[in-house]
Amino acid sequence: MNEVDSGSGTPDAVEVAADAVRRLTAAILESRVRGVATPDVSEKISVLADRLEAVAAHPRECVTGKIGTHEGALQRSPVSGPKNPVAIPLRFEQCDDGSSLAHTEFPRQYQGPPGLVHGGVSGLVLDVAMAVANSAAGRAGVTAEMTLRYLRPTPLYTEVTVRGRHVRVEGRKTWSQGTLEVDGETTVVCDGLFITKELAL
Ligand SMILES: CCCCCCCCCC(=O)SCCNC(=O)CCNC(=O)[C@H](O)C(C)(C)COP(=O)(O)OP(=O)(O)OC[C@H]1O[C@@H](n2cnc3c(N)ncnc32)[C@H](O)[C@@H]1OP(=O)(O)O
Repeated sequence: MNEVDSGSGTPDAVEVAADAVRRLTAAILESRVRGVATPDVSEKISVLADRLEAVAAHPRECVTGKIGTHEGALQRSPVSGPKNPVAIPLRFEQCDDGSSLAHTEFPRQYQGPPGLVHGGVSGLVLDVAMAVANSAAGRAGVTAEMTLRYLRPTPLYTEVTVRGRHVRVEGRKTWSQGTLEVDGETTVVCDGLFITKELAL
């Protein structure tokens, strides 16, 4: 089993910052719940955001592909990207049979119903799990359709196994399946149709 696009192994400054923002996000949610008033902290965070925005690349450069294309898609993905503060982040491994595999716990910021993972988040994660498996099979492409079946609730702060595998191909079409499992029980199944397309990964 190989880790997919795991980077150098030593977190760079962006990865360290992204991780700090993740901790900050969780802490902001918790402090809200406990009713902690934090005007001083809020101000400091806002100042930092202003500082970073002033030196960051303009978002338009990302849209036009001027920046970001040299980095692996998984490094900046909203699911697996260690450089993306929105990401959990998941570390995908490639199994010998070509399927993708990751283990994670979803923290509070991914909550839908109380104590449970948001269904849209499950879909997001499974889309990438299938894309990783497709890519390993030389079938990189874009998602055309996804059908999600929520069989059981997926709890927060509990180990979740994420799997993706490609099922069959026909011309440019690839059918794939992804699952979330908790304690050996499948909680979500996703069937996806992907259309092969050149991607700037
Ligand atoms: C390691 C890698 C990690 C990567 C992680 C990132 C993963 C990210 C995954 C995504 O989130 S992708 C973003 C969400 N998806 C999109 O934005 C796709 C938007 N849609 C399109 O770009 C086009 O509609 C699409 C490329 C899917 C199809 O357009 P094309 O003009 O290239 O194809 P065409 O319309 O000729 O259709 C080709 C075949 O696919 C079929 N098809 C296309 N869209 C379909 C659809 N939605 N449902 C069912 N079939 C569909 C179409 O009927 C046809 O079948 P036949 O060959 O049998 O005639």
